[in-house]
Amino acid sequence: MTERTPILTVRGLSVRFLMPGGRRIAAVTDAHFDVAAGECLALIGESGCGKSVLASALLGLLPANAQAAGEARIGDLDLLAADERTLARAVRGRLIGLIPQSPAAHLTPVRTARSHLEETVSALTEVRGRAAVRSAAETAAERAAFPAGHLDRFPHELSGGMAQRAATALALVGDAPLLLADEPTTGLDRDLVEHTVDELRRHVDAGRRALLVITHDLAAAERIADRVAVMYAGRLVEVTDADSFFGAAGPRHPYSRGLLQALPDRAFSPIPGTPPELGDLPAGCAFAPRCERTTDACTAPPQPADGVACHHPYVPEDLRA
Ligand SMILES: Nc1ncnc2c1ncn2[C@@H]1O[C@H](COP(=O)(O)OP(=O)(O)OP(=O)(O)O)[C@@H](O)[C@H]1O
Ligand code: NI
Repeated sequence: MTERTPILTVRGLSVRFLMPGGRRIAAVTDAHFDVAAGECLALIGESGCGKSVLASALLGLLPANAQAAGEARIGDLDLLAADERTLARAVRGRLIGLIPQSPAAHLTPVRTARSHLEETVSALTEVRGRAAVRSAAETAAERAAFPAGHLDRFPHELSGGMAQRAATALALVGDAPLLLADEPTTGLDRDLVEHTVDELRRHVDAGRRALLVITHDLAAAERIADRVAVMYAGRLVEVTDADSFFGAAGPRHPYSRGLLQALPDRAFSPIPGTPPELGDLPAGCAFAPRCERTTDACTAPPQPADGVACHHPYVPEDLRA
């Protein structure tokens, strides 16, 4: 693997929600990962495992009852330590371009795509003057393959795919080094999923930008990602190359293998059981109660080694058997 400069470096990131009555919800625990320029990392895992909370922590968008610890750096800036002013002026849109889930819901219903783009150009760039802003907005639309003929349409006049492109265009305006897409393919039909991920992929292929895609669509992850990070009950249990994850070698963590085996075009057999409550996690491995490899060792927390946090990871010899 080539060593590339990381754009985003996350070390020991944890998020706790403090609930009435003193209950604590461990939504994210001790996350470590990097995303490099020119690279796409897909963060995958079942609903409720902490993916979106992790994204909110990076953007400084956690609710008031959340506490974040650890580090998340872009260049010299620690996103977790930054104050709201810095986050608003320097981070959102400028260091991190967010492509939100259900983009149509994030567009103001009474304003056209052009008006959204022009406002974002004025807010995030030095471009000034009506004609210049108009032209920069048109360029931004073009970069996201949003057709010029649709610029004067209102959000309700855009299809799901077009709203997605409008959101991507908006996320690209600030020329942020990191694009963050939370479930960019939810609710799209398969053709559109492929189209959308290919378009997102295009924005990292030039090599300057990094892309962090959050998804529970493994087929989309396979199509877009260079590396995969698997989250279970708030922890990253495996971070690995997409080729080995989806290829013949396969994942090494039993949970990751279970996720793949649950796919309709693989074994189509779901992992038995359900994920634990994040407010009541076991002291040891959180996956142990659902795992076919569990032994007494699993009552202690697994330490990540070689990108996998498991007492009994699959090794290449097992995988050939
Ligand atoms: N505001 C909140 N207050 C308390 N707990 C919360 C709050 N927001 C999220 N959580 C907890 O954090 C957990 C992780 O939520 P998150 O939205 O990150 O899941 P996710 O992996 O993005 O799921 P999905 O795939 O469904 O989007 C949830 O299970 C919930 O218990
Ligand atoms: Ni989510």
